[in-house]
Amino acid sequence: MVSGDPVRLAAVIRVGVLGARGRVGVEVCKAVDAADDMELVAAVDVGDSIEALSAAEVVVDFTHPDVVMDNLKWCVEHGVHPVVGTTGFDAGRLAAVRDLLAAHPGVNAVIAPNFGIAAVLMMHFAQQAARYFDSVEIVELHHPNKADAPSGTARRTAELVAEARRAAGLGAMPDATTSELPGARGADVDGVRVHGVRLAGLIAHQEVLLGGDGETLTIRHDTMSRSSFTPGVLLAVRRVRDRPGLTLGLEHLLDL
Ligand SMILES: NC(=O)C1=CN([C@@H]2O[C@H](COP(=O)(O)OP(=O)(O)OC[C@H]3O[C@@H](n4cnc5c(N)ncnc54)[C@H](OP(=O)(O)O)[C@@H]3O)[C@@H](O)[C@H]2O)C=CC1
Ligand SMILES: O=C(O)C1=N[C@H](C(=O)O)C[C@H](O)C1
Repeated sequence: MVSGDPVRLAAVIRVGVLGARGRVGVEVCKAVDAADDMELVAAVDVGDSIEALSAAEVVVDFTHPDVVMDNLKWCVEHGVHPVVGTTGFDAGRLAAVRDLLAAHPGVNAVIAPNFGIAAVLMMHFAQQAARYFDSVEIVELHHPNKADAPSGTARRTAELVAEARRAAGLGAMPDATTSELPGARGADVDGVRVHGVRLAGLIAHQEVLLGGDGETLTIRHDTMSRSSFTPGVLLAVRRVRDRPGLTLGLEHLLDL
């Protein structure tokens, strides 16, 4: 939203949204439109010209893992800071993004597998708890229209848990399975088992199960509305211009 005051106009961030007609993109457009310090200058989806984003300083991407790398490249090469919620980032993709940013100093990016504050806390608590338990497994549960499995959030949680276990000197988890129907034990992400559920009626949920001697701890997060992602997205839009290079994860903007 923009007022006619020239001082305020100078402070207003010009924002573009990619995936603007998608489930999350619609919510992001509404939130940007309602923010006093932002102007929605382009809302782009399939069939629209990406050139419309040239008017933006910051572009928010909630599209699809298959197209997000091309979108990112376009933004960085056009001097626009990307804020990316789209998932599908493995180590290879992240390295490519770092190389791209290194070749374009002055352009920064925020990529976060989850912009929900409670989801980020769930990941943080799981990382903190991981070193105290023999076993950790992750169950992510999502709506059946989700393109990727496991979820970006589950993948990142597994990496954080694995890092914490390594730092604590913990070895492999106990598991005597010798006979297995493929998939029955989930996907192995950095040594952590991740199980995916796709169920009508759900939005996005995750449980981190931790087990030790005679007790277990379950950390659960539930997304009830996609509007929950927008405060985190707006925070990243406000901060991306001042954070050189790649910021991976909203936790870095939350003083965690
Ligand atoms: N980081 C976070 O906090 C969150 C991340 N996500 C992630 O965000 C992504 C999008 O999720 P969701 O909104 O549910 O998905 P949707 O499929 O509802 O929305 C994606 C939108 O992007 C459009 N699109 C596809 N390709 C392009 C392109 N090249 N240019 C512009 N628009 C394009 C799609 O069009 P069409 O349908 O015609 O293909 C669709 O309208 C997923 O990767 C999801 O995992 C989701 C929620 C939170
Ligand atoms: O596709 C979704 O819906 C979501 N995607 C993100 C992910 O893969 O982690 C974030 C949240 O889980 C919703």
